[in-house]
Amino acid sequence: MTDTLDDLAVEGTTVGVRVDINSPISDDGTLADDARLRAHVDTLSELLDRGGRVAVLAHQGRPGGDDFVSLESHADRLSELLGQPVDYVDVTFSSAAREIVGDLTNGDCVVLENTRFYSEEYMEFEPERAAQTHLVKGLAPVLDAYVNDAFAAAHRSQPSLVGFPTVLPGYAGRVMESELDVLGSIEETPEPRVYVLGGAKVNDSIDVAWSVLEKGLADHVLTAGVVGNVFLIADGVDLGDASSDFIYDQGYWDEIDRAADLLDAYGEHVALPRDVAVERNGERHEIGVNALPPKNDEAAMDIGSSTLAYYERILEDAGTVILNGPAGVFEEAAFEQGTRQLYEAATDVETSIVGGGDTASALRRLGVEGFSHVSTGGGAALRMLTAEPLPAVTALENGPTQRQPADD
Ligand SMILES: Nc1ncnc2c1ncn2[C@@H]1O[C@H](COP(=O)(O)OP(=O)(O)OP(=O)(O)O)[C@@H](O)[C@H]1O
Ligand SMILES: O=C(O)[C@H](O)COP(=O)(O)O
Repeated sequence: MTDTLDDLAVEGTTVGVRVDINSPISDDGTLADDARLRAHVDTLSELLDRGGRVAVLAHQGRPGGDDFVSLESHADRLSELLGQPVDYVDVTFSSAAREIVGDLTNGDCVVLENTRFYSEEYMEFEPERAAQTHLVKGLAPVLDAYVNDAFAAAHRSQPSLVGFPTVLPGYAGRVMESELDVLGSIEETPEPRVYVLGGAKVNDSIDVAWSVLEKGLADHVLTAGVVGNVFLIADGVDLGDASSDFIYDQGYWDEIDRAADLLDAYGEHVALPRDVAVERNGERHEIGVNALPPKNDEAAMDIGSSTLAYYERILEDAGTVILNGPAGVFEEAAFEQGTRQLYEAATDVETSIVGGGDTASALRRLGVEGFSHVSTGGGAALRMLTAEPLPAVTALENGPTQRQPADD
């Protein structure tokens, strides 16, 4: 168990708060979507209202990417969301950063620069080694405590996530706490339990399917999206060149064998699409998987209506449904039906849990709501659903194992 904000005497304490505000970025380099910032408002406002001095730590993008930008516009938006001034500084652990953090007074909030502007932050370390990085050694001396609210990044063993709690008392923020509560007790959710695996990250989905079937966590795995297409091919369906080339180009060709092995081992628990939607004359056209023409060259872009009816029947009897990834190319109006209808049906299940950051924003756009829990995490949620430990959570649970390193 990790300590939470309930265990922290906040007033007058300088707290480094790691959040995950990694967000879509517009062409002008500023924030395009504030969903991830809004998620952290409760944690940050609680700390500020309780008289904390808050230094926000976060990453944005990956080196080399178009979204690898500074956190200046994030700080501006946080200021609006928190209803108080939030300073931004273009440094993270230098003497200038230490001076600014050291000068904070009760209720002040500052956003430090994108942690990944420093090369060590984009590497993965054991916690003890992470505690020796420049970021942790530079900043820890001016912090009294560390709060990790960045559930969505908790599967990374990076210095800002595992180094600080190794040298400072660490606490889970409110987002982290609620994610761990829900995703950490999957075994206790009502049965039968159904996992819906869609989207395009075929290897991750097959890992999840293997793991939940082996552990007896899943009664049914429903496949959709590119994942469903891979299972159809593994089952001997000739989906045609367009779908096959897509899978090959994404580097998932070898996953077909893994899907076939899974069908051999657990086939009776795995549901495959019965029909797919393709584009014909500019419109949605549905075809049964047994009625696909030879030399078919139309890509399977969504699950069809009889698959939806079949999956809805399974969901009617479910106690819990866990969904990850869209059922089709929901970005195109003709192919959003599978995702919209399947996720809508899932909201009627007693416990419905959605993992996958991009899926969550797609659902908001489609106006589908009413789930028991929508995770802020993509990779982190998937990892928890396979009951694998998250390095950042383990580091919090272990607590400080080292004395705070002296600064260079
Ligand atoms: N049949 C299909 N053919 C091609 N692309 C598909 C198909 N079905 C779904 N997709 C694509 O899958 C993408 C989303 O998949 P992904 O696995 O990244 O889900 P996600 O919810 O974004 O996960 P995460 O939040 O973990 O990143 C969408 O862009 C969608 O267009
Ligand atoms: O968006 C995410 O999934 C997290 O912020 C982690 O980002 P990363 O995959 O670049 O480490």
